[in-house]
Amino acid sequence: MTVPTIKLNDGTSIPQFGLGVWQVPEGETEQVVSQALEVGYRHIDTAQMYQNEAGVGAALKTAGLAREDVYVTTKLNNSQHDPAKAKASLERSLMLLGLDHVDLFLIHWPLPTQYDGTYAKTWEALVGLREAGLTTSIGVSNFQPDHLDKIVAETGVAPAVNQIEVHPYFTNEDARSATLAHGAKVESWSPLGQGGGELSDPVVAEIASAHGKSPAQVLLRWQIDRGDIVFPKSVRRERLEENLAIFDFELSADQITALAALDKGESGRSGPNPDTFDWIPSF
Ligand SMILES: NC(=O)C1=CN([C@@H]2O[C@H](COP(=O)(O)OP(=O)(O)OC[C@H]3O[C@@H](n4cnc5c(N)ncnc54)[C@H](OP(=O)(O)O)[C@@H]3O)[C@@H](O)[C@H]2O)C=CC1
Ligand SMILES: O=C(O)C(=O)[C@@H](O)[C@H](O)C(=O)CO
Repeated sequence: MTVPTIKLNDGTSIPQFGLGVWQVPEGETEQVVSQALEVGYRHIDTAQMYQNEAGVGAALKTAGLAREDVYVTTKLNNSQHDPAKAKASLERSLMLLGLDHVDLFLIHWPLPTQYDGTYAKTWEALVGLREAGLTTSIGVSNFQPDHLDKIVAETGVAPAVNQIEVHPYFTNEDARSATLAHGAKVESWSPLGQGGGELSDPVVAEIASAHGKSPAQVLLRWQIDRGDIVFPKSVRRERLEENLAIFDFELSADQITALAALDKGESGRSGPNPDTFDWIPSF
């Protein structure tokens, strides 16, 4: 199974498919990530907020893959926005991951109502971390169009990616278009709608049946065919295999349109709204 790579605006490449580990308990993360690496995954999306970077690191160590053969992303915790804290927080992530650099480091949330709305200062700090070689690429997550405009206007540096919620019930088209307009790639979080209603939607089921595929495979293939990057989460080996087995079929243009037409707007969101999300963890 060959996973395509996507070229980023900084000249590097990212595997278009990987494993997300939000809500994988730290005690299970080594085993889950090890299974994924055995099955053929080569891209892991974690975050300081997930508190499971050490488990990811343990799995990477056991697998013993060449560093250049695995792509690792982590994200700046909401409590670490202060530019003075960003470097130390990434160094701690590297220690937990057992790496000397990550491939991609993201601002997890813009928090426009916190820190006097100074997420552009945080972005400037990430530019410095890339220059210092602690991360190969930098990007953002949950940035709305005006957040993207602000960081680019204030620093002249566009992110390589914007990781945002996207699935057929919430296509998030404004944020997706703004991301692409800045030359950044879209990473789609919760591509399976967090295991919710889309998996039993009749439109998804009909397309799945036409291809002899599962609803989950159709939801993931929709993202791939639109050129976005995905990393569904599963703790089960059979689902890790199922989710990876999406590179032997393609959706038609009509099927892509039919899935996008399932969009419910704001009511289709499964996570928080980035304009108002203001959670600062105690860690
Ligand atoms: N930047 C951000 O703010 C955010 C980033 N993310 C990232 O995106 C990743 C994926 O999103 P996430 O929210 O985890 O949700 P997903 O959309 O990936 O859905 C995960 C859920 O679907 C179930 N599932 C997985 N595969 C299948 C399948 N083939 N058939 C049926 N059910 C399945 C899983 O259960 P089980 O594990 O039991 O198989 C789990 O309950 C995260 O892990 C994280 O890396 C997510 C949210 C926010
Ligand atoms: O999973 C992530 O990356 C998140 O940021 C979410 O957990 C988010 O913090 C959330 O859904 C809180 O309820």
